[in-house]
Amino acid sequence: MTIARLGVVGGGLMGSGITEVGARAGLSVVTVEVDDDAAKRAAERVEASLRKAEQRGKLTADDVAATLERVTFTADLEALADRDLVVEAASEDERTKLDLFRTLGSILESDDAVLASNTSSIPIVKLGAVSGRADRVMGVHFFNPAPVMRLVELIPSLTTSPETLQRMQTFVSETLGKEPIEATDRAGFVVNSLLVPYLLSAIRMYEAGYASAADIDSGMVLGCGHPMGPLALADLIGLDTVRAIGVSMYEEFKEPLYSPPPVLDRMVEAGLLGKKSGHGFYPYDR
Ligand SMILES: CC(=O)CC(=O)SCCNC(=O)CCNC(=O)[C@H](O)C(C)(C)COP(=O)(O)OP(=O)(O)OC[C@H]1O[C@@H](n2cnc3c(N)ncnc32)[C@H](O)[C@@H]1OP(=O)(O)O
Repeated sequence: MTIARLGVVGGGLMGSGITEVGARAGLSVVTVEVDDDAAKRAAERVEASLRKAEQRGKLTADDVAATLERVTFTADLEALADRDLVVEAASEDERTKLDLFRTLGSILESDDAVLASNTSSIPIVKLGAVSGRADRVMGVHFFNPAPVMRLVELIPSLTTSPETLQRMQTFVSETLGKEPIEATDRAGFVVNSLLVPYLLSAIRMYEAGYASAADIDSGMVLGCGHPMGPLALADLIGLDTVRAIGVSMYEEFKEPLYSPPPVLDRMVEAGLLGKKSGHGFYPYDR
């Protein structure tokens, strides 16, 4: 039961990245967005990323054309009916994801099809429970930018079958050529449990006026060899996403370090979402 037909729900930062990863691995991909405009924007995002890879000499123009041929962007969830695997990468909102899993569980035609979530923090077991196919539901968590980052976290829930986990291990390592690690179904999994308190601490430091954004980031880039500082990384991930993950982790563990600081709330409320909105801790060209 190899996976040849991939579905992706959501064509934002992560959904478009996962679409690109799947299409570049030779899979047929159907990516679903909320409406036609959003589907068009997702298509533009994937094409722009492929063109960038072409400019850098990593793909030929023919590769780009062939990769785009393999992807369909649509606003129709029913287009996912024949998929072997659907990865949900909608916004990090529990109610949205529960609604999607309820619907997707009844749309998928094959009994073997796997339903995965790219969530960072929402309990996988709950998504499985509403889907009506809990044994074939698990977390498959990519990192941003998905085409570059080699890690994928695999999160089986209490109800995921060993066969489903095994299939996803093979899919991630052999089909996508990425490195899987396994984590327990607890908010944050491995990476965000370590990363999010670090990002929120940097935001608290900025909020307290302890140091400038540029100096906080330079501290970690030049002093610790990180590829980017915590505030630039929060901007890359999306401040709404960082906030949502912090909220879920705080709800799960009641650990104050996971609780988003007020400045992050205010920035999200103001629409300052980081790179994707053109402004976060830094301004960006869009
Ligand atoms: C919140 C969650 O749930 C989980 C998460 O995602 S946590 C976030 C995890 N991500 C990180 O920590 C990112 C840390 N940052 C980095 O690794 C690097 O800064 C970066 C890869 C983003 C950019 O690297 P850089 O060296 O500064 O920039 P740049 O030279 O432009 O890019 C490096 C390579 O990545 C590629 N790249 C960068 N951004 C890309 C994108 N969005 N899509 C595709 N490729 C991209 C470039 O094409 C380039 O490839 P080559 O070297 O093969 O030419």
